[in-house]
Formats: sequence, C-alpha cells, structure tokens
Amino acid sequence: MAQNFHVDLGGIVDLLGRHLYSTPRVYLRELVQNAVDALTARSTDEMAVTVTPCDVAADGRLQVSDTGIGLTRDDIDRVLSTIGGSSKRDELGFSREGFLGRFGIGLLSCFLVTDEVEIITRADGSEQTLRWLGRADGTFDVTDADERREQPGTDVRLAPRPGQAELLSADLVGHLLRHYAAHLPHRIRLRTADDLIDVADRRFCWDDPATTGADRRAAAIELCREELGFTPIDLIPLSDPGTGTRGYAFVPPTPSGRSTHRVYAHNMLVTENEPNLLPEWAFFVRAVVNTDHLKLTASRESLQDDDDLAEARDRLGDQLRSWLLRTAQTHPGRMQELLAVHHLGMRAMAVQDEAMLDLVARFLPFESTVGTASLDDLLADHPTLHYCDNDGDYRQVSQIAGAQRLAVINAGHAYDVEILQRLQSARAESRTARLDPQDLIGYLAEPAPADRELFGTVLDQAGAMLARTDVRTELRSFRPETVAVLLLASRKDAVRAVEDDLAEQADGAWAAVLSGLQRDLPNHPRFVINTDHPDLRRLAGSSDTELITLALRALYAHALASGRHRLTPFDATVLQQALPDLLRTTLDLQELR
Ligand SMILES: Nc1ncnc2c1ncn2[C@@H]1O[C@H](COP(=O)(O)OP(=O)(O)OP(=O)(O)O)[C@@H](O)[C@H]1O
Repeated sequence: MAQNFHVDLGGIVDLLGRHLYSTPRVYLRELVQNAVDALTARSTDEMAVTVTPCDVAADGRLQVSDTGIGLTRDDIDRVLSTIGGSSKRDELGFSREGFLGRFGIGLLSCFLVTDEVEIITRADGSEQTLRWLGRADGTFDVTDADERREQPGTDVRLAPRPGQAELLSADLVGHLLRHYAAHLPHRIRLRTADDLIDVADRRFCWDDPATTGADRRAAAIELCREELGFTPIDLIPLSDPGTGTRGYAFVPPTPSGRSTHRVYAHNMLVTENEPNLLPEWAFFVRAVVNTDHLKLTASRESLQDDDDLAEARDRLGDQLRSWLLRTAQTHPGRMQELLAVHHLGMRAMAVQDEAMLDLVARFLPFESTVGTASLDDLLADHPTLHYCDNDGDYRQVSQIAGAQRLAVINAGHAYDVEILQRLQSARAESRTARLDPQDLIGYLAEPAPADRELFGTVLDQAGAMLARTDVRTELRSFRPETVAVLLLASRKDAVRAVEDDLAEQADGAWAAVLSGLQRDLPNHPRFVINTDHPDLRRLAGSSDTELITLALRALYAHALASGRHRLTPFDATVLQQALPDLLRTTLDLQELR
C-alpha cells in the first residue's frame, strides 16, 4: 500500500530560514501578504489589516488581523494544515489573478521567529469562529475558538521565541511595514500604545489619475529621492501592459557601474536590488516599478528569471532607447548633459545597438588631432578616420598628426574601438582605421634631395649611435618645424623585454650597453629626424662629428622622454648621460674660447 511521506517540519523551517529567505524579518511580509490576499478575496467596504506589535499587545503576542475572507473548516484542512497547500492557485496549479501568494509555504516563515502560530478565523458567510494552532514540531490542533469574531476575517498571533522579541516589537514592525507595505492599496494600520496609524498611505504616482503632467513628474522625482536616495537628472516612464508593469527609470546624477532596480509586485515591495528588470546595457538608469504579472521566486525576494521577464526586459529596453532618441532630437542639450555623466553606459549601449550607435556618433565628443568633436562631424570632414587604440599611442602621434591635418582619434576609452569598428560595418561610407605610431611615418614627406645630402653625416652618426639597437633612423620633412626628432614605436615594441639585462646594463659605459643589445625584431621603432628644423639644419652643416653625436644623443633622450616610451637599458643610459655629456662639452667649448 502506498504510504505518505512524513515531513520533518523543523528541518523544512531550517531549510527555509537558511536557504530561501535572506532574513527572518520576512515573516511579517508573509503575514501582511496573506491578510491582503484575504481582503482581495472578499472585497467588501470594511477592509483593513491591523498589525499589533508584541510589546503593544496585552498578551505579549504580535497579531496581524484582517477583515478578509476567513477560513472554513474545510479550508483549514486543505490549505493551512497542508504544507504547499494554497487557495491562490486554480485547479491546474496556475496563480490566481490578483493574489500575492502562490506557493503555500509563506506561513511557515512564521516559524523563523516563533514556536507556535495561532489563527482565529471566521469565514465569510459562516457563523463559526475556528482556532488553528500550529507548532514548529509539525503538530497542529483545530478547534472551535473560545472567543467569537464579530466579523468575518482572521487574526494570526505569534509569541516571540526567546531572544527574538525585537523582531516582533513596535520599532522594527513599524519600520518593516512602511518598508514593505507603504504602497499597498488597502488600509494597513499599525497599533501603537494609544493610536492606530495608517502606514499604507502612498499611491504610486503613475496610478493616481489626479496627478498629471508636471505634478506627476515632481511626484516621481520625490519617489526617486525617497526610495533610491538621489535626485535624478532625468526620468523615463516605463510601461509594459503585457506584464502589468509600470514605473519610472531614473537617471542618477553620478555614473554607476551596474544598476539594480526596486521592484514591487501587487504594490508590495519585493526587492531593492533586482538586476534583471532592464537590459544589461541600461546601467545609466535605476528603476522603480510595480508589476502585477511578472512572477516572483518562492522567497518572493526577486523576480523569476523566465521568458516573461526576458520579453518584458526587451520591451522596457525599447522604451528607454526610444526615449533617448526622442530626447536627442527634441532636447539636444539634455542629451549632452546625460552623456557627460553616463558616457560609459552609452558607449556600452552603442556597441550592442545600432540606434544607440547613431546617437553616440552624433553626440559623444571624441578627442582627436583635428579637435574635439562628434564622430559624425569628424567623418563629415575626413573620409578616413584613424584611431589609436590606447592613450599612450595617441599622445605619441597627436601633435605631429595634427600638424599634418591627419585626423586621428584617441580611442583609448572603454568601448571606443568597438564603436569605431561597428560604425565602419554599419555604414558603408564610414572608413575607420587603426593607426600604429610607426604608420605615421607614411604621412611624413620625404626630404628634398638637397636636404638628404645636407643631412648625410647626421644620418650616418645616428645610424652608428643606434647600430646595436633595433631602432632605425629616417629623414623626413614635416611640420611643425619646432619638432626636431620623433621616436615612433608601436605598443608591441614598447613592451618588448628589457628586464633580463637591465641590472647588467644599469651603470655600464656606452660600449658595454651597445654590445649588450642585439635585437632582431621585425617591427623597428623609427627615430625620425626633421630636416626642416632650423637648428638641426645648422648642426647638419657642421663638420664636427663629435658634436653631432652628442646632439643626437640628447635629441634621442628628448624623444624618449616626450613620447612616454617604455625604456630599454640602452634608452635608460642615454637618458641618464646625454644631457650631462652635452652640458660638459658646451662648458669645455666655452673654456676654450
Ligand atoms: N489571513 C488569512 N486569511 C485567509 N486565508 C489565509 C490567511 N492566511 C493564510 N491563509 C490561507 O492559507 C494558505 C496558505 O498560506 P501561505 O502563506 O502558507 O501560502 P500562500 O499565501 O498560498 O502562498 P505563498 O507561499 O506564495 O505565500 C493560503 O493560500 C490561504 O488560503
């Protein structure tokens, strides 16, 4: 014969307490939820839930009392005395419309704070008042109650477990009620020593037909201040009728790395930190919403990550996106302000979404060698946009590229490169290309033959100086003529190994350094000498090869220092010695005069 499982209630309560609920405080939310569901099931005018904290009640027990539908003897057997039993699912097991509960386990959370739950109830349409007493050891009694309820409804009473009275007493109960229940559309009252206070006294502004236009906006901003703790720089109405989800997304005044949202279900607070309500790219907003149909997890502390939520997320994401596009058209100034604070979020969004890409291309300012401007403006003037994918490369090339009117963007921020690549593939007419600092040489003019001749000795001496390194010397004629030399090295080269022989080379003489640095790298850094530089031209005219070498060392040191290069041991030695050497020689020359 088939037998029933025996249930160890203590074990189940322990499981709930440790693994389902984040805190024993949820007991109060579960009780208020049941009371509100009972009101919903009855629907008369005399509807209220009254909560009496244990330190206010005469018998020292917390009581949650409602004027709801109550329970018949049969209900008690089916739903109270059966774990998992619930009146809030239909025959097929689906949640019934309008109810908060669904799983039939909420009441068990009371055993997180008490050993005994007493329920006094009178069902709507019945004269009988019944008493159910459930204990944490899994036993229960059902009897006629000694007292008689005047009205249909239910009182649930809990005596605090020793050491847990605080969880059931006035301070915390008042706080929790306002936290969970402030927006409930029912009358929820807290009993104090001498008064009854309404705690559910807030309507969501979007549900209040009386507040419209500017008033509604002001009310929403106030809601954001109270519930999210900041004054938003903008707000976006959200509405997904399919899941009965409504609210606002608020734009914070400072950037946030990842945003979570405050979600209510049937006006009862579910969570302050729901990560899955809006698409991941929407981290420039935080939302407050109420939902009627999105499902909750059994703990009721987060949304179920199911298909309904995924679809709602897409639709709400569409609303954010169209709002942004509209704002860009109608209030470009506001858009600019938004981008100034949340450019990182917008960049992330542009990588995933074409509409956002257009928006970012239109509004986001990029630093470039031809000025700071939007990608659209830059592309209008320059058929090909070059970019450096890191700030170091950009700093190396920016001055020279700018002087040659070569448009190079600093794409060193997060997502910049992806944005430029996406732009290239999304728009046939947009050309973007990565620029390696070494590529810059291709944009600098070859010197005239006469200048090549003039600089013959300089070129030879530079070649000799750098003979044992992998740096190649080039002559070029370029603007500005105040720049004498350039050292162009790609990042790949810049990070080439230097550590091994560093110690050996640190204080070595020139010869030792040079002989120690045999490299054969396919990509050679370029030491570029500007044949237009007036003093270099004077130097080139000199026949003093020693002076030329000294000057070249100093110029090489200068190029190293100004280009933010990673130093090889050779570079470090040049940097250390070149300028003192030059100084000494100048002084020697002066003494000779
Ligand atoms: N105050 C009340 N008035 C009337 N019926 C109640 C009340 N409290 C509980 N019940 C009945 O007891 C059942 C079990 O309650 P319980 O809180 O354990 O689960 P639930 O509310 O159905 O679902 P969930 O686990 O999702 O909260 C409810 O379905 C309801 O029928």
